[in-house]
Amino acid sequence: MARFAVSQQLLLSHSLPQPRFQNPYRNPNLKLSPCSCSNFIPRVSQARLSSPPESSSDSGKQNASTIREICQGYVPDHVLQRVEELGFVQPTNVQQQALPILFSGRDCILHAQTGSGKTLTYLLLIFSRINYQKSAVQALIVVPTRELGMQVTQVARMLAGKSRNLESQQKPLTVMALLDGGMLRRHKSWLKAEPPALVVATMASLLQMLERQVFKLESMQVLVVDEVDFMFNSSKQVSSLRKLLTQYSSIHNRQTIFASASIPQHRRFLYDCVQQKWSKSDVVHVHVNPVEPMPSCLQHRFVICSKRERRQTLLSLLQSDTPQSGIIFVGEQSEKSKRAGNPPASTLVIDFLKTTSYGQCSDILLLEEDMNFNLRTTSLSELRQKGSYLLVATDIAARGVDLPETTHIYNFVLPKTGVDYLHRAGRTGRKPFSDEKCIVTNIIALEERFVLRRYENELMFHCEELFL
Ligand SMILES: Nc1ncnc2c1ncn2[C@@H]1O[C@H](COP(=O)(O)OP(=O)(O)OP(=O)(O)O)[C@@H](O)[C@H]1O
Repeated sequence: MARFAVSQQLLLSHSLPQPRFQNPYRNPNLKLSPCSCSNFIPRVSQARLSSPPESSSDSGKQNASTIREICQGYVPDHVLQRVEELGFVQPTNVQQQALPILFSGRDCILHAQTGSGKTLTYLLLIFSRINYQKSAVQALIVVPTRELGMQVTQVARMLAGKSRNLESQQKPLTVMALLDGGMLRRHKSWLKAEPPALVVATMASLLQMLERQVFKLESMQVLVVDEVDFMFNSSKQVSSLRKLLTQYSSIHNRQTIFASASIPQHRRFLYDCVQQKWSKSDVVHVHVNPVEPMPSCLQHRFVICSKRERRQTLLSLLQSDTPQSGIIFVGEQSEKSKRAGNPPASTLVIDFLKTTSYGQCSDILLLEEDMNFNLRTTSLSELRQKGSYLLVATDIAARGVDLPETTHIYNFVLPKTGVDYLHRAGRTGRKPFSDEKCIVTNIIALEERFVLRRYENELMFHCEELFL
C-alpha cells in the first residue's frame, strides 16, 4: 500500500529516489522538465508517486539504508559520528525520502506525521550546506514558539558538539537562539562580533533584528519554516513571515524548507508557494503517510460525562491508567474570564488534583502562555529531566514539543479543530522505532460527540468509548 507520496512540479516517471548514488536528482541522464505555474495544480496531482517500501507504519523499520549511507558525501563525518552517538542510525521514512531531495538542492515541503523526525531531517541538510570557515549567518530556522525554538537549538547544538571518537579539526558550528523573551541586547553584540552559522528564531525577535539591520540574510543558504501552517494561520506572525520570505531574502539565493505534520489544503499551499515566490517553482512536496495522518501507535478513547463531573472523571482515569508520563490539555482562559477575575482552567485542575491522594503523590507541572518566559523554561527543562511527570498545559505545548516519555494524553477540553487534535495527540507516540501503544483520552459532554466524530473522519482514526 502507498504510504507516502512525493508531489512535485517536475514529472517523474519512476519510483522514489533511492539513497545516495541512485539519487535521480543527481543523475545527469534523467530528464526533468519544469512546468509553468498555470498548469501547476493538475501536475501536482499527477506527480503523486507510490512508495517502494512495504512499511505499514512510519517507523521506518523496513528501510534498507542507514542515515550515514544517505548522508555520506554531504554531511561532514564528525557530524555523522555525533548523529550515531546520539542513537540516530536508521532513518525514519521522512528522513529516507526527503534527504536525497534536500541534498539535491530543491526547495521542499516536509509533510509528515508528528514525531516522525522532521527536525533531524532539516538539520542534516543545514549541516551539509554550512561553510565552517565562513563567519556569517548561513541558515535560519523560524519557529512559532520559544519552547520549540529552545528544543530545536538544543538538538542542533548536540549535533554540533564534539564527537567522542573522532578528533575533528573543524571549527564547531555555532547556533544562536533568537527567541521571544531572550536577551536581545546580548544577541545584538554577538551577531555583530561573530555571527553564528545557524540562527533559530521566533518571528518577532527575528524581525526586530532585521528591521534594525543588526544582521542581514545575504549569506543565508537554507531557510526552514517549522510548523508552517500554524505560522501562516497566526494573525500575529503571518505578515512578518511573508516579509521574511519575499523582502528580507530571495528564493534565488536560498533553499527553502517548510515543515509540518499538518498542511491543510496542501495543493493550494504548493500553488501559493510558487505564485507568491515563497519557494522556487520546482518545489517538492514530500508527503509521508498521506492516508494515515495520525501515528498508528496511538489508541484513541472518549468518556462521556457532564461538565460538572469532568475533574472527577479525569481523576478516575488517572487512577486507573497510572500513566508513566502524561499531558492534560486544558482550554485557554478567555479575556472575559480574566477580566472577571476567574482562575484559569489549568489552576482549577491542578488545585483539584492536589487535594487528592493521587495528586499529592505525583509531580504536577504547568505550561501556559500567561506564565513568564523563565517559568516556562524551568517547567520544560524539569520535565525533560524527569522520567515520570504529569503536565497540565494549554495548546502552547501542542506544537512541536518533544517529550518522548509521554505515554498518555488527556483532552480535558476538546481542541477547537481537527488540526489541533492531531498536534495534541502527537505529543505522545514519539519514539519512531517503538511499537509501544500510547493513549489519547477525550473527556467530552454528550453533545460534543459529533465534534469528535468529525475529527475522526477528518483525520481517519477510530475513537472507542470508555465506560468508567
Ligand atoms: N532516525 C531516528 N532514529 C531514532 N529516533 C529519531 C530519529 N529521528 C528522530 N528521532 C526522534 O524522534 C522524535 C521526534 O522527532 P521530531 O521532534 O523531529 O518530530 P517531528 O516530526 O518534528 O514532530 P512534530 O511534527 O510533532 O514536530 C525525537 O525524540 C527524535 O529524537
